[in-house]
Amino acid sequence: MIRFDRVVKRFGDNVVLDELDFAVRPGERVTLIGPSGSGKTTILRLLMTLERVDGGTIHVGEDCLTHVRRGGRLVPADEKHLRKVRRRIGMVFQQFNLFPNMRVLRNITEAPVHVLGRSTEDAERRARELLDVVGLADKIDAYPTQLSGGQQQRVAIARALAMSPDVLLLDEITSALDPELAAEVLDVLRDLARTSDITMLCVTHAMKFARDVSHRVLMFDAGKIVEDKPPAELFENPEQERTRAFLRSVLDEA
Ligand SMILES: Nc1ncnc2c1ncn2[C@@H]1O[C@H](COP(=O)(O)OP(=O)(O)OP(=O)(O)O)[C@@H](O)[C@H]1O
Repeated sequence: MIRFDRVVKRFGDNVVLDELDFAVRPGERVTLIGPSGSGKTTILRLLMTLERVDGGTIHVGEDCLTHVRRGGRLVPADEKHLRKVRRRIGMVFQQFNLFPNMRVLRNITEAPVHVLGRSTEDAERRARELLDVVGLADKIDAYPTQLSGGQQQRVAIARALAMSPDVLLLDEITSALDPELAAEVLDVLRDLARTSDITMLCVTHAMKFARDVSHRVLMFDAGKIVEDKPPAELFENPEQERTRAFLRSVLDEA
């Protein structure tokens, strides 16, 4: 579903990803962990085409994010191609990024109607279903400022799912929330993981959540994967000293 082949990303002299290879299969849920600055968010931003690679290739399904085949030749991917790829990917950010001037319902239906061309009626029906899924059916007419952070984040999840993405990217989505509100959000995602086969790529410091929902956890350090294992193995029996040190630091924080 997702494939990074020898991906290089630099910011000036700072080589953030250094010939990175990894793949995520359809329906797989993968969590990225590692110290601050190790390149986790950059990976998600590259997938959303918010950043461009400096080397290597990225595929989402059959689509390449760097090149497109035109008349038998490979040419650099243009904005139209990238828009098409982006539609298959939903992303939820640490800051919820809801449209403040729109009610909850419209926050969720806006992109399906205007980007996918769905009828308002269909989009609203789906939005109601998704608000049920995230436990916010009664907030359909609220404005974002009338909701708690946890509720706003659940609306953001519903909004991402309304585009029927193949892949959901989650970037530290509970870091800005108090533990109680974070738990509400993570419970919604646990349910989603149980009931759907959506591919998920998740950056989080919530280790219990990572353990509950992930098929695999990738430990990053300085733009490289240092360990790639099912969560029970990685958390209980880390092989690398860098993983052990990172896990200790996260537990100290908690
Ligand atoms: N737009 C940018 N311009 C310059 N440097 C950047 C930019 N975005 C990221 N970086 C640098 O790239 C490196 C990796 O950043 P990234 O945000 O991917 O790390 P991370 O592992 O997600 O960290 P954190 O856990 O703190 O979010 C850092 O050194 C960061 O300073």
